[in-house]
Amino acid sequence: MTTITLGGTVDGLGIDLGTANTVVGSPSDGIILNEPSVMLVKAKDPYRAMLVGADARELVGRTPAGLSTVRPMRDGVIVDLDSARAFLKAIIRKVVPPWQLALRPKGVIAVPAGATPLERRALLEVGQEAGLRKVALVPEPVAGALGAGINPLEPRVHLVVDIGGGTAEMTAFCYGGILAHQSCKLAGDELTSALYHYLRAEHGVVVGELTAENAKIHMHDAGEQSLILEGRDASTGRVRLVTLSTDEVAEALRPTTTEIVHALAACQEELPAQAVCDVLAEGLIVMGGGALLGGLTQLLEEASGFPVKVADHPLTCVAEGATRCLSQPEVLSAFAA
Ligand SMILES: Nc1ncnc2c1ncn2[C@@H]1O[C@H](COP(=O)(O)OP(=O)(O)OP(=O)(O)O)[C@@H](O)[C@H]1O
Repeated sequence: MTTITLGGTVDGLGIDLGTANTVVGSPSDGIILNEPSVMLVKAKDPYRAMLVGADARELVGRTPAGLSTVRPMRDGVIVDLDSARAFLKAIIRKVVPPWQLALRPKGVIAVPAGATPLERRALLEVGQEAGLRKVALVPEPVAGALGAGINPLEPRVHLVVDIGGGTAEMTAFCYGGILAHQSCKLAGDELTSALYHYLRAEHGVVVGELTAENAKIHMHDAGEQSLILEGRDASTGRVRLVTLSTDEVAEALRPTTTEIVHALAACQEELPAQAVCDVLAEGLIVMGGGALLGGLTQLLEEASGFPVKVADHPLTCVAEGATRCLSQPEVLSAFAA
């Protein structure tokens, strides 16, 4: 999407600072930024973003000497405070006009439900140092549910599966509290990496990260057909085309999807028996980019026995919910760590 720089007064931002993508919403304009969580820096000046988001991602795998692309988040949490601060500062500058930066908008940042107190504190600090006035955190699955139109304070159980770039989280909550939670550090990025390794091991071809990710995303569009990928022969270094069937893609991804299914099974075991009726009636809500992976919803349905629903906007509902929290402080206080 195109990033929108707000014109009017920016009183608050809802932020999903993800491992793969950063999404920002504003109460008046909805989603105003949705860009990859990547920044381009100089090796000699690693904490000043030269480019952020989609522009920086274009250079992944083709960075000239002296420059590098940095991802400030891993597994949904901050890897390096200085990089995360530089990244978030650049993101805020993209959406808040310069004359308003001094007013410092409030921020609600979504955080993995399984983040440690230290990881939460790091996010709060980074938010304030990057230019937000007052920062509150909300668990990602709760924000996602709110963004998908669910009231997380009602006395019935919702089970959310959020498959992002770095983590897959399964969380059941009810009446403002968490009932069961499991997370798995194998998610979208691991699926991409599994495909990369499969191509190298089985076809002797080395492809770029962006090529592997595109193949993963578009495997279902291909239907019965095969995908043709461009890469480099692992032994000769020459350019090679490789034909990949959708069955092969599914096979390459299976170890990772199996781990996700196991984490869901563990979460189901923690669910009180009464909760099962609620989840059966509403369905399991899947969100995050991984929710769009071809065949995944069927797999989750078969493994869990619950009907599965993909949230309407699986890539942006967490930021939409974080934005709604700006005007629903009762959700923030119910789920405060
Ligand atoms: N159509 C699609 N099919 C399969 N995977 C997809 C599709 N679209 C996006 N993805 C994958 O979804 C992941 C990004 O999802 P998302 O933006 O929800 O993650 P994130 O919030 O940045 O990560 P995290 O929650 O782990 O911090 C990437 O791995 C991307 O390749």
